[in-house]
Amino acid sequence: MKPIPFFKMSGSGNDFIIIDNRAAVVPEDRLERLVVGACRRKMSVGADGLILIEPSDRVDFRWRFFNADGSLPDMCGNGARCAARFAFIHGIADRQMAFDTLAGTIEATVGEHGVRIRMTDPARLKTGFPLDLDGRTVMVGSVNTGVPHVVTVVDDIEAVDVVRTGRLIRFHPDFAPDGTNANFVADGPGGRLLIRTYERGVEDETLACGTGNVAAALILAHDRGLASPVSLTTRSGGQLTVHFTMKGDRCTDVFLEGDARVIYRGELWEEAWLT
Ligand SMILES: N[C@@H](CCC[C@H](N)C(=O)O)C(=O)O
Repeated sequence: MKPIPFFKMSGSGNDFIIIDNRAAVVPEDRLERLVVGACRRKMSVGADGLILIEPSDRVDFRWRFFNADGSLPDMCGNGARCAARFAFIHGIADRQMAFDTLAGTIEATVGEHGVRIRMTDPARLKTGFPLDLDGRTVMVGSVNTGVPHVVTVVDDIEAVDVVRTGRLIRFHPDFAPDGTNANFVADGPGGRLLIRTYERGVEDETLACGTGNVAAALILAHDRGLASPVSLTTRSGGQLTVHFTMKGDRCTDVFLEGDARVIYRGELWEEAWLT
């Protein structure tokens, strides 16, 4: 099998393998093995997710987004910014574009120093309810920002055992069967929020989660009456900005803005993923 060209990109520390699959270069019959194999840290390229750019007769392109474990979630905010910049660099779309995801159509604008995407309208925003975590009651909020998220406010972001507590939330029976992502938020300098995320489908803490940042911004805006935009600092130190219109618990015109960096361009050889 011919090696497959790819870009390795990072959205605020959330990293992705992105492949132009418009000519169907990826073997469909071994797709999950390719995703899981290529996303393995140390043994292969390593990534939080893999994105296939594919043709569309409706919008500039459609994508398939895969978590590192091969699961297929509806949306990825950091990945969407990276896919948009990938498409612009490869001449697949202009700076203003639209592409289809399982969550719906995403509009994106590729700027000189970052990418801004219009999120699908959030759903089921709930704040200030108790969750029993191993006998400990924690107050949380939840919202679907393309994928499901739970947000917990903490005093010290460094003191959180993100993997242990994140797993309790991620697999909590209240969110079965699909589970949820788990975000921990604290107040940071200059009115910014500090955020850490345990990510479903990576099954670990990631250095950033775009839809999680949007979830945290909307839940805290709802609880604290914060005005748009809300700025957040991710675990990588990356900066994300969330713009929104909020009336009661209804949010519209939600935009996520942040970086989308090309790390390198490579070729994926079969031996790098065929386990
Ligand atoms: N990191 C992504 C979220 C990707 C999907 C998530 N892992 C899930 O399965 O819900 C983002 O930037 O939004």
